[in-house]
Amino acid sequence: MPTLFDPFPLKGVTLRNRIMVSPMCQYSAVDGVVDDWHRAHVAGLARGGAGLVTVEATAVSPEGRISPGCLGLWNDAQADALAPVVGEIKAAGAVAGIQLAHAGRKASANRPWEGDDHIPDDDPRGWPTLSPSAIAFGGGLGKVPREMTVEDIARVRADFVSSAERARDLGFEWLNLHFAHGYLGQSFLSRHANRRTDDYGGSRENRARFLVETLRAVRAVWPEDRPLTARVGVIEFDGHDEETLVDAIETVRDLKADGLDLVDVSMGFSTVDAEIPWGPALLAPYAERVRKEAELPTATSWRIRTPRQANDLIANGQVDLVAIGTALLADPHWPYRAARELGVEAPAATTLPPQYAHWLARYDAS
Ligand SMILES: NC(=O)C1=CN(Cc2ccccc2)CCC1
Repeated sequence: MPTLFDPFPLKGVTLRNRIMVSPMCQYSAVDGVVDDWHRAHVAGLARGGAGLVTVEATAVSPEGRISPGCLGLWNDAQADALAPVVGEIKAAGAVAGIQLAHAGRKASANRPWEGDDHIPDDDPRGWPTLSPSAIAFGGGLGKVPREMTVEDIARVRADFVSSAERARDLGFEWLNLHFAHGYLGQSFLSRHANRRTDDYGGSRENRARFLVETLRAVRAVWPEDRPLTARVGVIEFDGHDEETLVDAIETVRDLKADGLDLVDVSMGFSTVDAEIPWGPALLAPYAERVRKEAELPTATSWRIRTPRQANDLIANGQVDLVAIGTALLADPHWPYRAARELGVEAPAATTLPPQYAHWLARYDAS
């Protein structure tokens, strides 16, 4: 069985190991343009040894940002500024990925450490939000969104395509469409947010339509030999888990039929009433089930912190990749530490650049 440090080939791309840097919002951009913060942040993570580095949720339009500080890829200035970031990831030996997103009814919000709540309507920093139905998420995100017209839906789908074309032309090799965490894609799939009575609401097929149409449109411009993936919330912990899982697995199967190469399993976060059973690798059983029933390579995240935990998920065949988030914020060299702890041969040379590896191999040998 594979281990955490086995390579992972998918389409024309091979990850040097099964560790994916989870896309983590930094809320540090001006007008969606990467800055010194992002260049140092991403390079630091890429130099830690992960196989895949996924740039944070990058909005396909201004109103698709979570906060005014989020990255965007809706114009060429944003694309130009991202070019060095792609270069740093590749120079470090990792595959360069990016997550494309639209925040839907959770958009127009303050940074998590500055309230994590909707910007007041009279505050010029904010903007009107969009969603499948005019239903607010609730809690600090109580702003009622405008119900999208079919013209809005077509425009946002086209925005995903334009951003995917820019990501392609920048040399990103791995695309992750953000269909989770209560953002727009998830909101179409979820009955908590989608009460439409047209072709985009009601039945599971109708609620999945935006996701399927967007994936199809992006697949048409995304090179066949580069992985096209999606992060999908498969469970809400709202008392209807089995129904949500069945809907999600059927949707993943539909997306697979239209060219999805891997599913990145996460949570829906569509309702404030969720009771999430926080615990080590809490999503692993659900990710394993999606992997089996959709018959598709699978990644998952959430509370994967120790090398042993991560390696077991891979070695037990539960998932193909582990997405590491906060453990990498705590230690950007987590992959190196994992290689050492798991007894991988030449842990420094297989994870770190020579500037670090040369000395660690000599003075930090286990
Ligand atoms: N862009 C994303 O997918 C984000 C996910 N988050 C994880 C999270 C979600 C819900 C509750 C806690 C943490 C934080 C905000 C940005």
